[in-house]
Amino acid sequence: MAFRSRREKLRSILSGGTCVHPGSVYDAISIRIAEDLGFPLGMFGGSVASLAVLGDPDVTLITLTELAEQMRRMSRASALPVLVDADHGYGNALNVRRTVQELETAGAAGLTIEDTLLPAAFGETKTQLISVEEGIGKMKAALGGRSDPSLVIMGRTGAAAITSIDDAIRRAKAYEATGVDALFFTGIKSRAELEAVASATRLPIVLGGASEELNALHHLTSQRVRIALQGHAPIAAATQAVYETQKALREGMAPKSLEGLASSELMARVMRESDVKTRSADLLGPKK
Ligand SMILES: O=C([O-])CC(=O)C(=O)O
Ligand SMILES: [Mg+2]
Repeated sequence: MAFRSRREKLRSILSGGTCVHPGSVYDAISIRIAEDLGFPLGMFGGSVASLAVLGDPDVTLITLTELAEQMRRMSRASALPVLVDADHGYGNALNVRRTVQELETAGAAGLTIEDTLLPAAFGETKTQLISVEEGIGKMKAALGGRSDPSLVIMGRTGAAAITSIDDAIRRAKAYEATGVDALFFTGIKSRAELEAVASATRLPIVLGGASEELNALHHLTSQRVRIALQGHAPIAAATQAVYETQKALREGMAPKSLEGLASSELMARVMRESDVKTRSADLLGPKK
């Protein structure tokens, strides 16, 4: 299986003894940069997928086909293992199975399925959760949808910030019992909440959402957190850089006076230009 070694790397992070930060990745360029900088994995968030593909906020407008195609582009560009935020699995439990099939063939190393009611329901101003029974069905569907057993399936809940920490624990225990590989929590804000969740469960933990109180790697490690997200700053930095550059050009600055551009060395590395040159020499013949 072409993607097995990526999945095994993600598994070794989950079964290892330390907590790591993923690189936030969303396209072929960002994943290659994350790989070159030595990140052990990439996180492909639903929010950055929506932004990179559609220019939209994270309100479930992106389709599964678009998400999977963006994952495929990243898999082609880099061998870095990627954890994909597969939201609610793009529908009910039957859709979850299809989502897993598509993301597996697109080369994801792992994916999260969450128990949020998506897209937002009519008349609701607050985020809602589906029932734990429906959540269990989605986890089972995800596990049954894999053809490669090394693909990592994570059960995810945001209950800590929507209902209560006790509900987050109840849901996490129910998802753990289905056989998922790890638990992904958003909305956990304090050390006490994390400790309550960690002591009630046994699987490796992934934490989404950066909270000030939860940034000490040794504490996260001691609570079985193996991956801690740090938000999605790179796409915000890229947006600012494009804004500044276009603004300067629009205001009449000469291209050679622009600041903050990637050097030709960095551009060549991102494009894997030396590999392309080698292949050109091998396949297209020497320059006359
Ligand atoms: O998974 C993440 O990176 C956090 C999240 O839900 C998103 O960005 O859509
Ligand atoms: Mg998301």
